[in-house]
Amino acid sequence: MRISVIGCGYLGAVHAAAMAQLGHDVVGVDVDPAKVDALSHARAPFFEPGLPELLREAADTGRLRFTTDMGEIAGAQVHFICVGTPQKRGEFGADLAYVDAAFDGVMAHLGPDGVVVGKSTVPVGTAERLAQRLTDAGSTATLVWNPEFLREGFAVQDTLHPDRLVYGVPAGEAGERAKAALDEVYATPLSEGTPLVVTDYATAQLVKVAANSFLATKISFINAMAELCEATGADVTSLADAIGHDARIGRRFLNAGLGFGGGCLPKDIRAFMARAGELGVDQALSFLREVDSINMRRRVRMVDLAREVCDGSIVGRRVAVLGASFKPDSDDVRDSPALSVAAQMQLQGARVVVTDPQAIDNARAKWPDLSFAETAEEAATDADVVLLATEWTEYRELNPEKLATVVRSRNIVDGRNVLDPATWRAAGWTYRALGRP
Ligand SMILES: NC(=O)c1ccc[n+]([C@@H]2O[C@H](COP(=O)([O-])OP(=O)(O)OC[C@H]3O[C@@H](n4cnc5c(N)ncnc54)[C@H](O)[C@@H]3O)[C@@H](O)[C@H]2O)c1
Ligand SMILES: O=c1ccn([C@@H]2O[C@H](COP(=O)(O)OP(=O)(O)O[C@H]3O[C@H](CO)[C@@H](O)[C@H](O)[C@H]3O)[C@@H](O)[C@H]2O)c(=O)[nH]1
Repeated sequence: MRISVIGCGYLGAVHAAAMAQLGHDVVGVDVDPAKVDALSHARAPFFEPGLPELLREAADTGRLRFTTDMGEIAGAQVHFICVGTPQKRGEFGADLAYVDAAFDGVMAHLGPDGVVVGKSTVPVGTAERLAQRLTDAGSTATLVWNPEFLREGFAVQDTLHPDRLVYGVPAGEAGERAKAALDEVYATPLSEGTPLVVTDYATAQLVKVAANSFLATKISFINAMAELCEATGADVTSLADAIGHDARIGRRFLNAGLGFGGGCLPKDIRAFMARAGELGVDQALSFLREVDSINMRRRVRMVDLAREVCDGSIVGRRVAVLGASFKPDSDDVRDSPALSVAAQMQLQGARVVVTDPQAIDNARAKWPDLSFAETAEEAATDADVVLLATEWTEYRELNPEKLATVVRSRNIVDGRNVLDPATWRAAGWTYRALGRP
């Protein structure tokens, strides 16, 4: 099938390459010429495990190309909209300008049997508004809402083998036609037994933000328990293990620490609250305000712990921050808790050096006033305190004896609860963590 993918960022680039891998003929469109140039040479414009290999394989088949020219989508039957929906500046709501621009572009080149597929995360009501625009223009093309659930770091696997597929379709014959087109697109995962939920527009859009709200709530729940653990001397990792044995609760997404960041969970829960307000049901989501506050408090607590181990003041202290990306196996620094802590400490007078295996360039572009080092050892040289902020494998496996030879003082704050306190203390370190004694 001939497919276009509009917006080739963390979602769209992987989606385009995966669709070519599934046998489709794909054109990816982006307004960023540098991204298109990299992708056209089968180079991933960001770090995502497995993407370089997928791009090369797809390029070899001749079924995948990228362009900045929207005109090249003409002739494709199915058009995926994968552009960003960031938080509006100074507001909680989502900025839909990119979705509207992409939709305008698609409408200009849409055939009568075309299917427009929304994958971006949008406030409920957006699909209905876009579908109405098709109707108003006299178009016989159909809109489907097909939210995406991939995780960065696992994006290739999640796209090729999703946990589930959700189609929000209009009622009647148009909906059946659109469903048939998407069934053809996803024939391989469907044949492998991927669960499929076919529903209406509103439900499909809500499924996405409901899932992210649940995940954010689960993380903030365990981080609230971490606050209780800190007040009582209990250990949040043992607590999570114990409650996680209950299959109704489950251990996944109960890792306490510095909390959630990234280009999805924080902005999605805020946009959801904003939309609920517009719909007059803001009370229904008032708990998400607390989820957000618990999450942001963890960042402040991390700075406080660093201050405590530095005898009450971080002014002039050298601080090594291990990790800049919002999670391991990604170079994405959008709303990164690690960088937020680094920047807060720098503003409070510390001399901060940040390191990361993949995200230094992105971090420097966003926070040019921070200092950066290539390795953990380099960042930790002469440090008064080391902060583990993003749990990359190489930081989990740091040797406390070796690191002790470069620091000024053996102080470590484990912001992700991934180090063994006994090992670090045995090597002479003062070990502090979020929610663990
Ligand atoms: N990143 C994820 O893990 C993920 C997962 C699921 C859903 N989502 C959702 O997918 C959407 C995209 O997220 P992302 O992380 O890929 O964002 P991103 O910023 O990485 O990518 C968006 C891309 O769209 C391009 N773009 C903007 N306007 C355009 C236009 N008019 N025409 C063509 N290209 C245009 C940008 O240049 C950019 O490359 C968001 O709604 C997000 O919430 C993201
Ligand atoms: O137990 C946990 C799990 C995660 N996190 C943090 O939560 C954030 C988000 O992690 P994760 O959900 O793995 O990353 P994303 O790639 O942002 O994926 C989320 O956001 C995407 C965009 O909407 C969705 O598609 C995914 O299903 C959803 O998991 C990161 O900062 C993690 O460090 C924790 O603090 N504790």
